[in-house]
Amino acid sequence: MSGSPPPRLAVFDMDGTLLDSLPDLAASADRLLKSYGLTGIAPEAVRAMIGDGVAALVRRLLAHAGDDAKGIDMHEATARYLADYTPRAVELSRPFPGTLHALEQLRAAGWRMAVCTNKPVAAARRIVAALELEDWFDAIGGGDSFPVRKPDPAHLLGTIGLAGGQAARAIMVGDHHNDVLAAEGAAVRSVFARWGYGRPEMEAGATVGADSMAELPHIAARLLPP
Ligand SMILES: O=C(O)COP(=O)(O)O
Ligand SMILES: [Mg+2]
Repeated sequence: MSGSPPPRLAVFDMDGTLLDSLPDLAASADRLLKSYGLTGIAPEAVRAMIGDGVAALVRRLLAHAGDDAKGIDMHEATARYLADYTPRAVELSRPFPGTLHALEQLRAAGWRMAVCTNKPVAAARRIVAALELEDWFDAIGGGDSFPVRKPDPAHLLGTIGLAGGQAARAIMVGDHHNDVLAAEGAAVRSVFARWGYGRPEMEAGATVGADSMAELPHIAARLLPP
């Protein structure tokens, strides 16, 4: 009895990989600073602050504001950011070009899909629902779904487990060194999303890099043949 191998699983990071979320993240960042009477911030400055979750983003925003932000409570600011961002997370954000087509092609080839994001899972679920993408993903592992988050491999392994997959039959697609490191630690093949918000040097350690979503089905098939 040989039995067929378990289905292949493609795990996607969200911000900067599936979703061009910078416009909404940056709009909330700008509103947060202004709500404290601080100078606002442009999207390009926010781009490099994304990838380590909301608390890290808020900490970087307050550091960016310098001495004027001294005395602002981090916990209160993070709660304020989330209260603003969560209901408005898809006002401007859209999947990157070619995303839906890539998901269709992967599914047609028998792949399952999941999301592994450092965003709080409530925000991630809301975004997936608002974009009517629920049917594509077997699991969503958020930044608060497990005791640890990316770059800790347990976040990726936990998400793979939720989706009913296996590390040896999974790939991780992400735009940040947190994604690459989590995949490396979990012994999962990885695709660095060059279209996202990471810097080129973050690709080091990835199995392969991709320039666009359109390349993904082909790359995935090469990394993990059926
Ligand atoms: O919220 C963040 O900072 C990063 O989210 P991501 O893991 O989906 O890129
Ligand atoms: Mg990302």
